[in-house]
Amino acid sequence: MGEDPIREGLRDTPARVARAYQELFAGLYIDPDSVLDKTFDESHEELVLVTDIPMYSTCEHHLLPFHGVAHVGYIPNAEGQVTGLSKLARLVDLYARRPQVQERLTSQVADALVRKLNPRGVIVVMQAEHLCMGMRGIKKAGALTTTSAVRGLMRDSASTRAEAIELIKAR
Ligand SMILES: Nc1nc2c(ncn2[C@@H]2O[C@H](COP(=O)(O)OP(=O)(O)OP(=O)(O)O)[C@@H](O)[C@H]2O)c(=O)[nH]1
Ligand SMILES: [Zn+2]
Repeated sequence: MGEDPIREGLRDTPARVARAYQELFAGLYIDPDSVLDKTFDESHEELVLVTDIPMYSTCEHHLLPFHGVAHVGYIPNAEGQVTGLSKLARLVDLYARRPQVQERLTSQVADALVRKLNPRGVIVVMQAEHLCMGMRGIKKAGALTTTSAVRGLMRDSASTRAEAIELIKAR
């Protein structure tokens, strides 16, 4: 860069960056699935959907942020096994705190729900802006990337999926 690395403003920057990365990548050292260890039976067999979960992650190619929202929904199993709503947001957070690509982040959240809740269906939709496409490179600030991952009934039943997508659009 041609900067003076020992000038006052930069002297502590390596340590600051290290601390910031420890925080941004903390999801590498915590098992994200552990947030779903606690479940309860609520005999609720219909859709549970949390929309507009703020999501901040870091693109693994440029180590620049991508951020936006996640919508996470699932249909509990016949026993009505559910998890706390906050746990869905925690799951997004922990998988986001890794060097990521949006497609993998979306699938990892969906697959964790399948593993831990054994639900009848799962839908995860994420919409994000990638700063590596905004502040550099192609410089298309505001371009949004949408990814989805559907499992079980959400994949097999077009009407179930359509209902969930309608609710996400109507929020
Ligand atoms: N599919 C996918 N691509 C991503 C994601 N985040 C960043 N990318 C892309 O990863 C690609 C890396 O491409 P490279 O050609 O290796 O890197 P680059 O020369 O910096 O590419 P440009 O960004 O086009 O300047 C770029 O096209 C990025 O837009 C993501 O979450 N998913
Ligand atoms: Zn990038």
